[in-house]
Amino acid sequence: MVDTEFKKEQEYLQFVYERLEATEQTLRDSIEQNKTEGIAALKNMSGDSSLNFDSTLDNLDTFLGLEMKSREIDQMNIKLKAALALLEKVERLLQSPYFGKVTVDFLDDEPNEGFYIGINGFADEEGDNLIYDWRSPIAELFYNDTLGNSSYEVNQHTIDVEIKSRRQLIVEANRLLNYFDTTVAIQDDVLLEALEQDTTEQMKDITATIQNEQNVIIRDTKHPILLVNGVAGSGKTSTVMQRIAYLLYSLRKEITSDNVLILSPNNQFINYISNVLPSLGEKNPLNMTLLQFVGQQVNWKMETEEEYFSRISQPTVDKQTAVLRSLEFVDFIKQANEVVAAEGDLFRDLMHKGKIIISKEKMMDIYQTTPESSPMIDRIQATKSRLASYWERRLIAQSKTHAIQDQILEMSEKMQMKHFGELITEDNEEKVIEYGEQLLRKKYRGVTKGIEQNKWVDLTRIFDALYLHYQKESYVHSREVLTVDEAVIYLLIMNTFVERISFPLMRFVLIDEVQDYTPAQMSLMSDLFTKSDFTMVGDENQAIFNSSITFQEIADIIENKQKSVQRYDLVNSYRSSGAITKVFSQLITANQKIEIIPVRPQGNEPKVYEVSDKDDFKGILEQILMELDGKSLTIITKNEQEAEELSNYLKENLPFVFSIKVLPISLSKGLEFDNVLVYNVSEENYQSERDQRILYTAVSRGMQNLFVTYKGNLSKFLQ
Ligand SMILES: Nc1ncnc2c1ncn2[C@@H]1O[C@H](COP(=O)(O)OP(=O)(O)OP(=O)(O)O)[C@@H](O)[C@H]1O
Repeated sequence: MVDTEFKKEQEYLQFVYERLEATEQTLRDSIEQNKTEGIAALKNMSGDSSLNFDSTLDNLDTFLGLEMKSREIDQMNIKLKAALALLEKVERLLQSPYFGKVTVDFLDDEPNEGFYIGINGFADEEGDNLIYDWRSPIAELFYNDTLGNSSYEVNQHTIDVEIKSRRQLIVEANRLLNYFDTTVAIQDDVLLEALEQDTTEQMKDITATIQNEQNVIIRDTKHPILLVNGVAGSGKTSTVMQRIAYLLYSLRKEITSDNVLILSPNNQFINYISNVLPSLGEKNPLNMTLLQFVGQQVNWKMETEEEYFSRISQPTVDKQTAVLRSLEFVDFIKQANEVVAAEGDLFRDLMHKGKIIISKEKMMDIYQTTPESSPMIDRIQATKSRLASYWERRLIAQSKTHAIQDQILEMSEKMQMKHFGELITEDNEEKVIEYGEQLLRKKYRGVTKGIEQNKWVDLTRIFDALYLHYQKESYVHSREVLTVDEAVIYLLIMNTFVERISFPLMRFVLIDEVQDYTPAQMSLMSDLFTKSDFTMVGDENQAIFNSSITFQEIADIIENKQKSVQRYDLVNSYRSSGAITKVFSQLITANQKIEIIPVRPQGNEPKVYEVSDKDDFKGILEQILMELDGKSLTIITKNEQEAEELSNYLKENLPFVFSIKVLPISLSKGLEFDNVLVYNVSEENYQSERDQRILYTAVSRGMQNLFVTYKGNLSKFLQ
């Protein structure tokens, strides 16, 4: 029996596809024409016989002509850019024009209307909207999981409707492969098919199968601060990426990707997610790690990412670092005006070639002229502007001295060219003073910059004074490079006592793996990005480092600033097979009450192997590789050292096997792999609650097959 609906849908698809093709052709033609015209205009301009520079009047005419031509070319460029952007969209749609359709009754006398939803919107040459962007207001109805009465919002107006049907369509170019009418949520078949696809090196978008609980987060523009606690594989990262695309679309008149900052856990992760937004037709925003962000602000040499991860992977934290990370110390700093004010030695000499140019005593004199009752930051800022004027006066005065004037007049032509880029032609006094000033400004630009960049404030001394006061013992600076924890305190000191650091252009800050932040880091973020909306996602059960924060602590830090936090929980798990999900569900430490709901089918049961020695392990590995039949296997170890040892062993003993990758847990966080082997889950390796979270994180990286090996006794967590 021929499904008439199928036929109708196929015909409509064909119609839309032809429109897309026609538009593609028109765009290509117009781009081609534009290019030809552009080249002709340029040629015309350079070979123009009317170009005449003979006299001033001719020059003016010529420039006017050139100006008009260049405006013409600008216009052409604008048109060309718009056409290219549109062409890009159309080409994306030609691969799969749409994936959804929602049929709506507007509760008026008009017939029901069907809306097709795709990765971009598309209107044909007559201006008819044939496809609606998944982020457009009407598309919201497609992602809601109720049929019947519903509503959506356009420009703050609520439109009541009745949803008559919701259909998912699997479309490849102009071929309809299948369609499903859905009654509740989005049809599982389509979702399952999407989930069954093998992993790739890079994360993919989830536009066609966004689930309702994720959609709510993606489209929440009412609450400035979102905090999402989601179990492993619940789509937190995917939701963040879709949310960015949504914000860039719905606020396109107000923001661009330059107004968005993503803070990612590590560099590998930045690469992993780097394709999602471009595949949705959006530019990637600034995406960096906290280490990079902090490093950029302090302008000091920082520890490397490797050193950082090795440090936060240690079982314990030294006492000093623990203090730097604590909210108590941060709160103490913010109220320590008196402590800093009482510190006699706040400044550092500004030097040039080993000579003191502005002494700290001079700075102290200036500082003493500022009102004692003002907060420290105001006094320092007042000192700064007085210091800058003092320096300015000194430069000018010095340029008038005989010594400088003689120096200018005695300069060889070579030196004149070097310093001024021209020869001194006038040697009247005024001109010589001008050259002198120029010379001095250049010579002492380090000092001028030093004033601007607050290098004259002795942050280390303030740091030490605050630490001593709080902890009643001295801070020992042990390394040449700064740790992230130290840098965070320096920035807090800077922002509290020296100069406010702010990023007014950043409208949205999105933080992934937020459970790995320390209270001090979280507090710093909320101090620096006062004007930004935050979206923070994480999983308390994946707090595997010695730096971590609970979601309650995050909420407290933000709510202390009279801001409210909208919290969401995600409990459906999309990544792992049912069998793997069952294993990591039992490893939950936080939120004991959470029940993780697997979305994928049960799949293969995990396999656990006891291993007596390395050779035995090698044998088991060979057996697993045979079973996987050429598919890749990722071995996850508890730490970097174990990963390195194992890598070296494999290089020597299985030199021609290229389908195995070894990663420590710290670097596999956030990523996913088809087949995972969790290495050495022995009793002695996995004992503490943190070990339990490490195991939860490692197991939950697996999508299809899970293997576990251990030596001696199996850890109690897996028994
Ligand atoms: N609605 C969805 N449709 C299709 N695939 C989805 C959906 N939601 C999540 N996924 C898939 O599930 C997997 C896990 O998603 P993601 O990495 O975003 O989860 P996460 O919560 O950040 O995971 P984790 O915290 O464990 O690293 C990915 O392969 C993603 O594509």
